[in-house]
Amino acid sequence: MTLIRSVSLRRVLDSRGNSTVEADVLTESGGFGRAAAPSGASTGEYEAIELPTGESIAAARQHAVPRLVGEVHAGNQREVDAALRAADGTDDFSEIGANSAVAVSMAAAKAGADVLGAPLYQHLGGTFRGDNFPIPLGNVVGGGEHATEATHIQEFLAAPVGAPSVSEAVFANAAVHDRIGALLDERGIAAGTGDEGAWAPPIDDATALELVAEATDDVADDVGFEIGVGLDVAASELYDAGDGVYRYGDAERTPAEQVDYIARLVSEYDLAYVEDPVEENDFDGFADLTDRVGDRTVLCGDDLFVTNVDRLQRGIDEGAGNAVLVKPNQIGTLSDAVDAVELATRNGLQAVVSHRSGETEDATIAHLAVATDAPLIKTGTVGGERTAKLNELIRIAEDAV
Ligand SMILES: C=C(OP(=O)(O)O)C(=O)O
Ligand SMILES: [Mg+2]
Repeated sequence: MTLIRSVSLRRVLDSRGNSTVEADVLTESGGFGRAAAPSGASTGEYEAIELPTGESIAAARQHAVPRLVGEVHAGNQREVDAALRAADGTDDFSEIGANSAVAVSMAAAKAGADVLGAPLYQHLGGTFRGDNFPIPLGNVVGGGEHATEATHIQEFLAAPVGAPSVSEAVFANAAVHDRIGALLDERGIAAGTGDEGAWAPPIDDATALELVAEATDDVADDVGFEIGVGLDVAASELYDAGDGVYRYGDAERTPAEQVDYIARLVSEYDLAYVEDPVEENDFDGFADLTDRVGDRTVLCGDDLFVTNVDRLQRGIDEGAGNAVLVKPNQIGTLSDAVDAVELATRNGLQAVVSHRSGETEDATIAHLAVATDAPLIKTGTVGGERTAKLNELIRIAEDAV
């Protein structure tokens, strides 16, 4: 019996030291699930709304909890998420906050899995899931909104596309991170780390690309499989809408020059993956780039699509991108996130399940990626809140969850 008996909400810390929402869901038969909301820094304009933690918890206690307790089955995810939407009553979760919504949605899924005695990925994806694993894209150098005085491009990613197993991919990314630390040291460049644990050195984007290419080549030679390079440009953060140009410090690029620049980088560095190469309103520029290099690389919309099926459908119709980033808190519920993956997959786009820059120990996204058979996952490389997901992937692969 998965009828929800209680829902508790509390403030806990996230990896940036900010508060976030944690939810506990208990069912009539004693099933239990706990989950916490992540939080973005380079958030998209069209994301669901994250409210201040206390405000979100108070609103969820008032509006959502009465619609869940004794009313809804934790094992029926569509029912849980429909109740959250009905309790909120807006399109963007601005009444109860996407932070409380996603925490309850994920906690209910875990409670449903607990009652079944099944791993979360099987409850969400079915019994035949668990044979394929996503390739983890590892953020190894970064800047943008995730670190000050570092690169303009937000994330430089190791992409272990040739790894024979998820475990070998995870360790390869950690080795690339370590190798970059050594290369920075050899060059006398002092570097701290950004919000996701990537190195945040005071170097320009071209130098960062050379460094990451060298480190991925070195580690690929050691491990004996291919490791590519990817980028999250997070171009909305570089775009000055007033002047209509992208600003990289003192340098400027027009929207057309931005597309040329990214196309050049794809060719020069044989990039395996590029996320948000243009700003979040530029479907045309995204489509132009997809025409030019979409047959050679993964072009993924994060701020462009915000895990929203309407925006994703527009991208599909206009040929903008060939992949979608899937962040459950961007849209507010697991059902909405799964809808985005399924729409993408039906139309030949790849799904990339993703963490946020502000994270917790919650490992739901590891299960979501396996449950939906997503080919890629972006969840950092080092740091406890990042390794929580990576280690969970290793456990899932070993059938040890
Ligand atoms: C993970 C990302 O950063 P944030 O969570 O700050 O949006 C991203 O842009 O892909
Ligand atoms: Mg992004």
